[in-house]
Amino acid sequence: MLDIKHLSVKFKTRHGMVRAVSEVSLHLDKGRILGIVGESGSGKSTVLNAILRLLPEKDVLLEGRIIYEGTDLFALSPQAMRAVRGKEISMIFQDPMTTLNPVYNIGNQIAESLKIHGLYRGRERERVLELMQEVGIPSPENRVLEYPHQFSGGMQQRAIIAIALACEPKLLLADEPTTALDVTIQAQIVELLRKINRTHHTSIILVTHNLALAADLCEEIAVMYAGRIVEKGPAEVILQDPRHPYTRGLLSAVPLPGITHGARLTTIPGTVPDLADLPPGCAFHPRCPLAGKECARLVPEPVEAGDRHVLWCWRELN
Ligand SMILES: Nc1ncnc2c1ncn2[C@@H]1O[C@H](COP(=O)(O)OP(=O)(O)OP(=O)(O)O)[C@@H](O)[C@H]1O
Ligand code: NI
Repeated sequence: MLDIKHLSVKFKTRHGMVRAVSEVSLHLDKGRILGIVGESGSGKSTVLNAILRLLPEKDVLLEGRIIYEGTDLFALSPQAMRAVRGKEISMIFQDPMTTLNPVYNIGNQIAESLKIHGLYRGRERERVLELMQEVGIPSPENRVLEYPHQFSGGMQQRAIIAIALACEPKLLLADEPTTALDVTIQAQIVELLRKINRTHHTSIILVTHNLALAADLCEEIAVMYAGRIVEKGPAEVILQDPRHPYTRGLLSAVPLPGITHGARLTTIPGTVPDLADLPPGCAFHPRCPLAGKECARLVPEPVEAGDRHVLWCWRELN
């Protein structure tokens, strides 16, 4: 359903070219859930924004292709792209306030996305109530006229999901949908995304810095570092048998029931490199406990570690 091929995104900034995404290739089958995991600034949101062509085109150099159901999204006219957004592919943005407008009631905001695509004409109200029900907003009839500030964080996120689902998209892009929420609410939102995937076969790409959360929901995981995928594979393989030193570092930094066995939580020493001035070779090498000479010279080639399991590392771990 979605094929991202050798996607690179460079931003022209006052500080020079920022290589936000380099050579990212990802594949998503219909009805599947893919997780993109990495620290802040690793390029996760940029990948999602590239899919929906929400990047500021005049300040961006784009390479590669994104094929959605046989269509090259980069080749679509702006008008054709508007028909894709929300209807075929919709996005839950990282900051809830990008989506929710404080001056309109929740019902109007959900109805708005129906109107944009001319769906459910004359039956918008029923559809809005149905959506609110579906995403688990209690007593929709009473809450439909309320404003965002009258909703708790978790309920706001449910409303945002209702807006994203209004036109029954086939692909849902969820950018850190639980970050601002406390742990119990996080788990409920993950459950809701799982339910949506199961009942509507909606494909989902989940972006998060939380590997445990991604492993809970996703079937496949891609780990990004400094704009590149460093390892990808089935979620259970990434959790149980990670091969890249960065993935191993991420794993030891999050408590995972049954995986870390109460091991001491560590964080990876050092900081994410400046994307305007990336180190040569493997961008992780300055922080990598296993780095050797080749790591500082050449960008790693892909290494097949198993079925659908690939990593980019000169020091393939065993
Ligand atoms: N419009 C833009 N103009 C210039 N640089 C940008 C722009 N958007 C993103 N960047 C840069 O691209 C890099 C990747 O950003 P991105 O938001 O994709 O990371 P992320 O993995 O989503 O991080 P986070 O977890 O903090 O959301 C960052 O260095 C960011 O500053
Ligand atoms: Ni982001």
